[in-house]
Amino acid sequence: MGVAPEVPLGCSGKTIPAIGLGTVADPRVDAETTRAAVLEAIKAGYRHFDTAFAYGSEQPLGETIAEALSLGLVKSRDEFFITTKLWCTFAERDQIVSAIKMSLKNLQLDYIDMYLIHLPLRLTQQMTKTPVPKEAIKPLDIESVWEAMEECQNLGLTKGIGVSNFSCKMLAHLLSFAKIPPAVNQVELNPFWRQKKLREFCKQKGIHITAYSPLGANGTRWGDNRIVGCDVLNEIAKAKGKTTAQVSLRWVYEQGASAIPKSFNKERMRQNLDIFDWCLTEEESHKINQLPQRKGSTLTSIFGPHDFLLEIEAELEQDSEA
Ligand SMILES: NC(=O)C1=CN([C@@H]2O[C@H](COP(=O)(O)OP(=O)(O)OC[C@H]3O[C@@H](n4cnc5c(N)ncnc54)[C@H](OP(=O)(O)O)[C@@H]3O)[C@@H](O)[C@H]2O)C=CC1
Ligand SMILES: O=C[C@H](O)[C@@H](O)[C@@H](O)[C@H](O)C(=O)O
Repeated sequence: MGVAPEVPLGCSGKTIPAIGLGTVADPRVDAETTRAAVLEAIKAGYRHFDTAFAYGSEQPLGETIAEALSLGLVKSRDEFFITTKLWCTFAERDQIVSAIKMSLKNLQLDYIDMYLIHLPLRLTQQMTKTPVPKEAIKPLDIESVWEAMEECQNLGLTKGIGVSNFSCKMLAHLLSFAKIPPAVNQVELNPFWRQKKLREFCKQKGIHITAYSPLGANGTRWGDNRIVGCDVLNEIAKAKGKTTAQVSLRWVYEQGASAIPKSFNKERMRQNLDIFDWCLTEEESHKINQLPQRKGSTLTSIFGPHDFLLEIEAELEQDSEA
């Protein structure tokens, strides 16, 4: 099967593997389970891994990368593309360089490939339980936060910087002062949450989109079977001798985005990589574009129904309007 093809990272001349492995398991799993899944993924041809400080998967991922290099499964660190994310409790100018250094230590790496601001908000206290009290959620001081993200890249701690869960409006503001423009916006993107406006905006501005929950996060608290159980997608899959998950991932790939499906199952992780030697017809794409829009994960479901989060959500929802 081989490794996934690379897709361009905006107009930077750099690239990102079209498929990566998501590493959030829900319910959470122990480190050994994550290590075993990552090792299996490396053997299957995955080179792009998505993690975050908040997931608790940086450490087992780092240990497995080290193991794969020492076993000679992968020749050099440069063959990997590792994304990790700045958690909201560290989203302040003077905490960011130490936060990335903490992630580098967890990952046993001396650079990250893509460092993202996880969410467009700051938390003033560690998240010990959810929902989080309203007073703990603050807006980001994006100008000073981005300056520190740029510093991370200038120091060589990361090759690229970007954001996650940012709206067109937030991106436009960021672009108005950024010395280094964001290379990536990682957002929910799948046949049921097509992000038409955001995709057009990002294309125009040279910002690459990475799709999270590309399979609708089936089986997790924030997802459901709207994709894997969708009749329209099932019919397309049957006609092509593929699975519904593969049709969904192929659709994402045909939008120019990379995707980071999570599977810790050997057969399904292989299946998710096997989307590159066939394509959707115009009619099939048209059918997908008619599916009703429904977002999976929301900020209020994680942090609580606070007004500030409802405002962010309303802004994000506009970006997926047809
Ligand atoms: N930036 C952000 O705010 C967010 C980022 N993410 C990132 O994106 C990654 C992926 O998104 P996620 O929300 O996990 O959801 P996905 O859409 O990737 O769905 C994952 C679920 O689908 C199942 N699955 C995987 N492959 C198949 C298949 N071929 N057929 C049927 N079921 C399948 C998995 O189970 P199994 O393992 O048993 O195969 C798992 O339960 C995360 O792991 C994380 O790294 C996710 C949410 C938010
Ligand atoms: O603790 C909170 C969680 O990390 C949550 O914010 C993330 O898991 C998010 O849904 C994601 O997967 O990126």
